[in-house]
Amino acid sequence: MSLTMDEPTLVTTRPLLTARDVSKAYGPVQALRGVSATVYPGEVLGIVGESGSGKSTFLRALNLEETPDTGSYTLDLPDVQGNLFDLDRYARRMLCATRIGIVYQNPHLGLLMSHSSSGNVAERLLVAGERRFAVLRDKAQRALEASEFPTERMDAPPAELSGGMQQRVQLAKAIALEPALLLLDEPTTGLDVSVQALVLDTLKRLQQERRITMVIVSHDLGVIRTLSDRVMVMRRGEVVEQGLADQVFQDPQHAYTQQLVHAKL
Ligand SMILES: Nc1ncnc2c1ncn2[C@@H]1O[C@H](COP(=O)(O)OP(=O)(O)OP(=O)(O)O)[C@@H](O)[C@H]1O
Repeated sequence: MSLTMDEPTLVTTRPLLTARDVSKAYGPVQALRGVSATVYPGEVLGIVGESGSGKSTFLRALNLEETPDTGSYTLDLPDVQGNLFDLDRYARRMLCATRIGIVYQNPHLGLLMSHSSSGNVAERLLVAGERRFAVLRDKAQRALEASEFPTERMDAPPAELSGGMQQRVQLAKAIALEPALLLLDEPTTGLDVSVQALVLDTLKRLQQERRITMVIVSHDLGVIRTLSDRVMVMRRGEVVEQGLADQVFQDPQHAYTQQLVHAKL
């Protein structure tokens, strides 16, 4: 008997990322209320929700920039054990530098605006211990090429580049060490629609070619729909719905998701 394409396949792999019951308050504001998420290797999880729903706080927690009040976070990687929220500052920094890449909406958060673009990418490699100049330059160039950045501009500082190009430099920096997990926080918000489409194309191509595990946050359903395999809908710090992207968009169950989807149509 041969398997047909439509036959369901058993998920035998373990999740790469498991976050459980993550809560975080800023004074009286409860930004996250018991958020849990699971992401399998090679999968893209999209997190959508209105402004203030806690998306970015959750992503910052996954990037170990934020210590939640409660909850656990594990990555199924060799040499990485236990609840990552319990790691000390040094261990967090090393883990983020070598295993996790992030692209922020605001390039000032991810880049040194007056250093060269290639220098920004090389900095990530330096933190991971690479010291040979030729190797640094070569690897930086390859990461910039993979991000479809025009390499004749690799010596230009991000301050002199367009918003779309700055996001490509952030992306090159994030993927330079082939991270196990790529986090994207509103990576195309604020860009012109045509530039946004080009950056999304690059992200999609990279994901398809390299099967990078990604978590992407956006308030834009179109962006989430373009990239995600699974979707998590957040409202007021809680997950109100999650499921396969097609399912959630075609047949939203929660009234809030229905409102979001219909507002977009
Ligand atoms: N550093 C902080 N200090 C105080 N309050 C914060 C901080 N970061 C986030 N908040 C609050 O936590 C809540 C969730 O914010 P968060 O930025 O995670 O939401 P979001 O869904 O990403 O929205 P946006 O797209 O507007 O950033 C908001 O009420 C926000 O004001």
